[in-house]
Amino acid sequence: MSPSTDRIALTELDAVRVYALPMRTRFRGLTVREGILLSGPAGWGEFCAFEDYSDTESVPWLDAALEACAGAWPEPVREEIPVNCTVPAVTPNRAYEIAAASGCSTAKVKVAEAGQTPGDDTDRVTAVREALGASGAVRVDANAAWDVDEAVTRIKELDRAAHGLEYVEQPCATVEELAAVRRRVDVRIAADESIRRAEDPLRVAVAEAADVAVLKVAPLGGVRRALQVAEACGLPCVVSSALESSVGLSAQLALAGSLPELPFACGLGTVSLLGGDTVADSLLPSGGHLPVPRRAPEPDPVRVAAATPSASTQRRWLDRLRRVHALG
Ligand SMILES: O=C(O)CCC(=O)c1ccccc1C(=O)O
Ligand SMILES: [Mg+2]
Repeated sequence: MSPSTDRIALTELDAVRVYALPMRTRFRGLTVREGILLSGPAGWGEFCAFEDYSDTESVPWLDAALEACAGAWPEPVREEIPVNCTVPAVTPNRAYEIAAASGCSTAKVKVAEAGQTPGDDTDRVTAVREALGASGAVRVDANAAWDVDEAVTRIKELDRAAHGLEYVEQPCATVEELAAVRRRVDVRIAADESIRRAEDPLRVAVAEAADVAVLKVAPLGGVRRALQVAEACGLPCVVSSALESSVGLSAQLALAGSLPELPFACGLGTVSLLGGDTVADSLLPSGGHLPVPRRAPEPDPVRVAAATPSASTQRRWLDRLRRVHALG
């Protein structure tokens, strides 16, 4: 299908609500998560491109939100999604607590945070392995922080500390570097930041740069387009959140629910990183799983009111919405 069939006019939207939710732990440099909830004939969508994204880069994020407003998601092939807990660059004690309390048997640990040492990373990973036990799976995410030699050294250290890593997400910035690291370590490589446009996964696969593709619905322009990307690239896929509230997260769960194969836990247990939500019944994992919704949950008016930011923040987002829509 052509993506434009999903693109509805702003005048067809029934409601537009700007929100700002505090982050419980600083993540990706963020202390507050902002976005807009949009309501259309088919339901609610969420537009929450990160602040540092240009209007052009934000177009697929809006397409994903409008897809949810305009039509049905593909039919799921499973009813629930195993998710990982996400462990920010916190102390070993806090990392242990997060992993132990999560109910998840897979943990993703942030490593290579600015201002921290390799020892901080191995200590955090050791604590998370203790919390999960031998049957758990531990993956790490370096967010493109290392060069090739550094990545090889760090991955070997972290693999020992974890008694086996499931995979390492985006150890270096470029596809070429990922491919070079992949040839030198035994741990699987997952590509995240290298996959932001629909053509990227294919490039990663052709370069033999990764064993796993991390997919996010918003930068790929919606559930249906992300599903096509998954099929075209032929790599095992993990769906991972962009720190949406439960409205946007439901689209990610729809993608995870409709992928033909889902061999790894998804990075969708992230609502707990937010100090609030836009719906009453948050998509929080239970027993390490989240349900696959058929449509986005209805925002809760009380919660949305509590999350409504200043008039100037609202204006900034409404201007952004208009600009990005005009580009699409
Ligand atoms: O994958 C997860 O466990 C949570 C999602 C996550 O880490 C993330 C969320 C927003 C922006 C970037 C990232 C990332 O994977 O680096
Ligand atoms: Mg990542």
